[in-house]
Amino acid sequence: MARLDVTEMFQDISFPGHLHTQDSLQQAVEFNFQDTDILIASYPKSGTTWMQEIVTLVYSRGDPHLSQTVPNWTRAPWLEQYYCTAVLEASSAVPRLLTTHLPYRLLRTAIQDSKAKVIYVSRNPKDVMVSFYHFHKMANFLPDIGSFPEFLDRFLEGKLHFGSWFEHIIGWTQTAAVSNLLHVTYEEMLLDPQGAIKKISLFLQCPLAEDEINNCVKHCSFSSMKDNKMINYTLVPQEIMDHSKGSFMRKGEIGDWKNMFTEEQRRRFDSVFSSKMQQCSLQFVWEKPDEEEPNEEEKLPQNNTEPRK
Ligand SMILES: Nc1ncnc2c1ncn2[C@@H]1O[C@H](COP(=O)(O)OS(=O)(=O)O)[C@@H](OP(=O)(O)O)[C@H]1O
Repeated sequence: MARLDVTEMFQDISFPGHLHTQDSLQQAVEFNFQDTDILIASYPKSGTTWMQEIVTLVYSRGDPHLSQTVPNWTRAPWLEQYYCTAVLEASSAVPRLLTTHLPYRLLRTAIQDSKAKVIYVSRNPKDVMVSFYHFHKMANFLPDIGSFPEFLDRFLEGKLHFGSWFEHIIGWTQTAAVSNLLHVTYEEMLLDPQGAIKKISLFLQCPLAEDEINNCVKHCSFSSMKDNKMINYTLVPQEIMDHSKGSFMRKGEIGDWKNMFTEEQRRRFDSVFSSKMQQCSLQFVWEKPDEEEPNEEEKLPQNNTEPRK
């Protein structure tokens, strides 16, 4: 199937032209945030959809009705995509739930003086990259990415659509002058969903009872979301997302990068990561915890050389 791949360049970052125009990007950087707005910010493939789901469920106190009847891109439109204004105009919801993949530098002027709440979602970048690689195969609005080694090069150079992962995470977590920002990781949502949902609900000033939290956990689980047409993108026409080439809800794991990276690629990634993240104190979970600290007898030879980050 022919790709719909058209690139839109904006402030040195490339975006898929299918969803972004110069006007929509310009409107995003000039967006008039209201103090009641909730903005989910993330680099692609970091757990954006999961957070859209969690926030929807928190506000409905664990009731899945809204998340099972309204697509995520309408519930929490991407600020920079062409349809955002129309969705916002058609809705009277308060608070407004918005999503963005833009780096902080593009939204700084619009958001820095606002009291809007920002939830920044991050994920270990090796898993982000692998998830993004697989997504490129099914998403016809993204460029043909070639081989995995080529994709790795482009990720490390910050040349993929949506720009550099390094700039994104450093901008939002280390330099953002946003008064209300909560940083949540994909890994904490996976390893401690109750704790993550509790933290998010408190940040949203919508504290939940234990059974409400448990209902949120149930309805935002990987298996539940994978079957939900309002989230799994099976509603999107095949010429935009080709589901014969993969699933949006693909694996949902920590450490899938180990199935793709060679030892040499891991070393190169770690070296670029160390140099670009020198000033950044964030810690990342790179593997499932039960694989992090194996017994002496269980250690595989290649794990002996794996740096602990
Ligand atoms: N509930 C739940 N549990 C575990 N994992 C989940 C969940 N929801 C989404 N995902 C995984 O998140 C990846 C998609 O990330 P994004 O939603 O940020 O993608 S996008 O930027 O909106 O295209 C993609 O990761 P991979 O499976 O590694 O490709 C999804 O499977």
